[in-house]
Amino acid sequence: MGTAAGIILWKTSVKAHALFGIDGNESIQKPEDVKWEDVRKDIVTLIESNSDYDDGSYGPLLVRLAWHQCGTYCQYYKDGGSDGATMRFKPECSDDANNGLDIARSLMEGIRKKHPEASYTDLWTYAGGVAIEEMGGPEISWRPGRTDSKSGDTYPPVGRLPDGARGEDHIRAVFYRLGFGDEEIVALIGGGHALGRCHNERSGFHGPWTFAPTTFSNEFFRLLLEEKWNGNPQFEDSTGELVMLPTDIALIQTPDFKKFVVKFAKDEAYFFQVFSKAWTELMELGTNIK
Ligand code: HEM
Repeated sequence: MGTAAGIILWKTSVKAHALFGIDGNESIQKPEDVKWEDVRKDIVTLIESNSDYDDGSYGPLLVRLAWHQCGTYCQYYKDGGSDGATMRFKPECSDDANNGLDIARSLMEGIRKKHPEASYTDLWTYAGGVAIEEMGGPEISWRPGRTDSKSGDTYPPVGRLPDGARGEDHIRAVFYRLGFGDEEIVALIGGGHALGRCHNERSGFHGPWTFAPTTFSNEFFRLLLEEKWNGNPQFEDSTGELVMLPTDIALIQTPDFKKFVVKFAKDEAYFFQVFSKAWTELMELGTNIK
């Protein structure tokens, strides 16, 4: 194609590549130029953009995306974690633990197109915190400065995210590897699972943990203590509508965890404080922000 039209087409595609990259792999990242207040507005609009999706909010899905991006960190090998947004690439994007997060990543692609000066990893972690705040959670302190990796760069091995069908030892192995102690473990799991629901086709579990899955609260802890949970691996309450995973049940089977479940159920303000601090730490694992 040696025509003028051909040259224009070629130019357009080069421009598109330079801006958005192929496979979302390349990027213009100028963190100093990002207008985070504008990004925030776009994320809030996105969260509420589809009343037909699940419980009418993309918030819980965005929280899970941010957590799974950071939850691969290893403090012993000093790899994985928040930097990189490596879940855009194989094998991480096809890890079973990340089933369903393709939806979140493609929703965030729309935000990235509007704000190409931001890294994917800053956008994903920021969106998780905005979602928590928008759903009534604590104020989240968040700083930009993460960088994206390119396809082919080192990525963390798959298999580092927790498996809901397991128990106490597994929880400790995963969260100690991230650098968290028992109180933070209980806060993070119970805060995350106050939100959203399980989807059979994604994890083999189904249903929400609370009756208000788009509200961030200490309800998970209250229900865990007050309801009678039957079943295995899917535990259900007396109505059969609510779910707990074996890892959730382990929080009341293990005295060192249970004491924090009791504390958080009684004192929501204290729970918000512990969760918020642990979430910010989680979002900065594996970065040079500190
Ligand atoms: C032992 C640790 C954990 C295990 C085993 C676990 C496991 C799971 C599983 C199996 C699901 C259902 C996925 C689906 O079917 O769609 C899920 C959903 C979810 N998890 Fe966790 N999780 C853990 C910790 C966390 C933490 C620390 C957070 C955040 C602080 C979190 C936030 C969420 C959210 C928000 C959802 C709902 C997503 C949606 O509604 O689409 N989880 N988790």
